[in-house]
Amino acid sequence: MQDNATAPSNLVDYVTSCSLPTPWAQFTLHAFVEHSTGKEHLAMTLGDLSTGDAPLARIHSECLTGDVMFSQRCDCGAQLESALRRIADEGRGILLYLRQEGRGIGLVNKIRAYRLQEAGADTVEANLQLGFHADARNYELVLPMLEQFGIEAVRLMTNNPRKIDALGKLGIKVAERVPLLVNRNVYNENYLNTKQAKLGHMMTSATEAVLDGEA
Ligand SMILES: Nc1nc2c(ncn2[C@@H]2O[C@H](COP(=O)(O)OP(=O)(O)OP(=O)(O)O)[C@@H](O)[C@H]2O)c(=O)[nH]1
Ligand SMILES: [Zn+2]
Repeated sequence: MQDNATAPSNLVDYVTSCSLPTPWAQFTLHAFVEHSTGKEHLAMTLGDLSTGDAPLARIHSECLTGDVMFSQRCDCGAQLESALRRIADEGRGILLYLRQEGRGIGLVNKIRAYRLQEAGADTVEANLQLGFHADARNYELVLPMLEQFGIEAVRLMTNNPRKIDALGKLGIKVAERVPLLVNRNVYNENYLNTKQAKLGHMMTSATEAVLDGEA
């Protein structure tokens, strides 16, 4: 059943929405269902997004251990909270919550990867040992999800150059990269260093303009 008007997409259906009060602002929560997998993806929105300057945006990959269980092995939970706070501070923005647990390999495989990391592998080596790519995520859903709200350009909160590149290839303009450096601690220091060395994450705190076509 579809409760709201939507632009047709061959990837995802927009289903419905509700109000979502949080400690920082009263967001609207929107539910999407992906055709090929049946996965339920979410958007949290605040303010008028279809007109005006590029809104602040976060494209967050599901991390049950970090987002829900307070895991300090990664920075995900702190990034989620920080992104929502920043959107609330501006009174306008969007967070997409994509069900790409474990960089796309799923929760059980992420726990397998963590176990390999306890035996000495880094986050990339562990994925490879399990027979997966270092990062198995795909961002194609982002286009129809942003189109739902009339968004063509964003100020993206991320440290991940692949995300900026992926959005550019989808035709979404990343007008600015806003760094999201939070919760570096003794448990995630190696993880963050590996992301910087092997996955190219940018660990600088300055906001940057993104040039067309440049990740
Ligand atoms: N396979 C695997 N996935 C992990 C591991 N640690 C965190 N994740 C997942 O990684 C995803 C978050 O990716 P990150 O690389 O932290 O961040 P990002 O989304 O690439 O980049 P930012 O926008 O800067 O946060 C979530 O889906 C987590 O579940 C790990 O050791 N192995
Ligand atoms: Zn995490």
